[in-house]
Amino acid sequence: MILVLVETENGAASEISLETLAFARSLAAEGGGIAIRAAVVGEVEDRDALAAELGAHGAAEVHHAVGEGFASYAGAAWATALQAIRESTRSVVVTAAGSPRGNEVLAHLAARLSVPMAANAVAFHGLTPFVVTRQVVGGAALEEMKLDQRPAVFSVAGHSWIASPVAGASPAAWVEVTPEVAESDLVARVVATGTKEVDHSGSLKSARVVVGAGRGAGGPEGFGAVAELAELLGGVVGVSRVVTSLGWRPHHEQVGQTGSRISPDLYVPCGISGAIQHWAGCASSKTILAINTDPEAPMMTKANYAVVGDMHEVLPAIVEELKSRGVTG
Ligand SMILES: Cc1cc2nc3c(=O)[nH]c(=O)nc-3n(C[C@H](O)[C@H](O)[C@H](O)COP(=O)(O)OP(=O)(O)OC[C@H]3O[C@@H](n4cnc5c(N)ncnc54)[C@H](O)[C@@H]3O)c2cc1C
Repeated sequence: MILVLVETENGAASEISLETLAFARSLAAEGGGIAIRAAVVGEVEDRDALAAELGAHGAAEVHHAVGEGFASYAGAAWATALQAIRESTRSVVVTAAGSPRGNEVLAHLAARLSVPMAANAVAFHGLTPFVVTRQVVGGAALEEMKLDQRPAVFSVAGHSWIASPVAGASPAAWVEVTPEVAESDLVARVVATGTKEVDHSGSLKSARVVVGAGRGAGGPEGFGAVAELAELLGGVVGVSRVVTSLGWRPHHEQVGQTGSRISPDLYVPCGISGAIQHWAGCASSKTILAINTDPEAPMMTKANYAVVGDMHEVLPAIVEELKSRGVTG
C-alpha cells in the first residue's frame, strides 16, 4: 500500500499534493498495481468533492483524521495521524508533497519509525532496491538515495510531476479515523493566521512561467516588455540580485541563492549573466530560453535555447508575434 498525505487549499487538494499522487500512481504501476490511500488531516469543507477529486487522481480510499487535536496545524499531531493511518493501512510507502508542511510531517514520522526520509524526490528507479533521485542544495544538484527500510518515506518536489486526473474514475471511499493526540504533539502549532504581511514570492516560487531580467534591462524603465511577456504567458517577473540591489525592482522578485528558488516549466532570463548564485535558484527550471548580447554568458551556455541579441529588441518582437497570433494572456 502507498499512503499519500494530501494537503488542502480552499477545500480542494493542493496542486502539489495532486502531483504527488501522480508520482504515487507511477510507483504503484511499477509495483504491479499497488493500491493508493490518501490521508487528510483536519477540517474538510466538502467531503464528496474531495473524495471525487482524490479518486480521479488514483486514491482508492481517503483516511480522514478528525478530532480536537487537528483544529489547527501542528506538525507532530499530523505525524501522529499519519502514523496511525499508516499502521491501519499497512503502507510500505509514505509520501507527501515537498512543501514545508509535507517535509515537516514526514520528518517527524521518519524519526518516530527510525527510518530515513528523502526530501524533494523527483524520480524513482526500480523497487528493489528502491532508489529515489532528489533535489539537494536548493535544487542546484541531484542525488540518489537508497530507501531500503520500510516504510519508505519521501516527499515529492513541487512541479516535478504533472497532476493528471483519470476520466470516469470512482470517488475514493471515505474512512474517518480519530487518532489520539498527546499534549506534547501540540506544543508547536499554528495559533493564529493572518495576512499582515503578504509573502509575494509565493507566486514566483510556484509560477509555471517566469520571465527574468538582470542588469541588461538597463534601469527600472527597462522592464516594460519583460512584464508584458510575463503577462501574455500567464507568468510572473523574476530578477537578478543586481536589479534588487539597485532598487529597480522589489526584493520579492529576486531569483537565486538569497532570493526564491524557482522550478517553472519555462524560464526566460533576459540580460542575466547566470552567476552561480542566480543559477542556484533557477537550475530546476524545465526549459530555459536565454536572451543575452553575450553568447558566452554562463546562462547562454546552460540554456536549452539561446537568443543572441539585445533584450530591448528581442522581447518586443516576441510580444508582437504572440499578439499577432491572438495570445492575449
Ligand atoms: C552571497 C551572494 C549571494 C548572491 N545571491 C544572489 C541571488 O540570489 N540572485 C542573483 O541573481 N544574484 C545573486 N548574487 C549576485 C551574483 O553573483 C551576480 O552578481 C548577479 O546575479 C549578476 O546579476 P546580472 O546577471 O543581472 O548582472 P551581470 O552579471 O552584470 O550580467 C548582465 C548580463 O546582461 C547582458 N546584457 C547587457 N545588456 C544587455 C542587453 N541590452 N540585452 C541582453 N543582454 C544584455 C550581459 O551580457 C550580461 O551577461 C549573490 C552574490 C553573492 C556574493
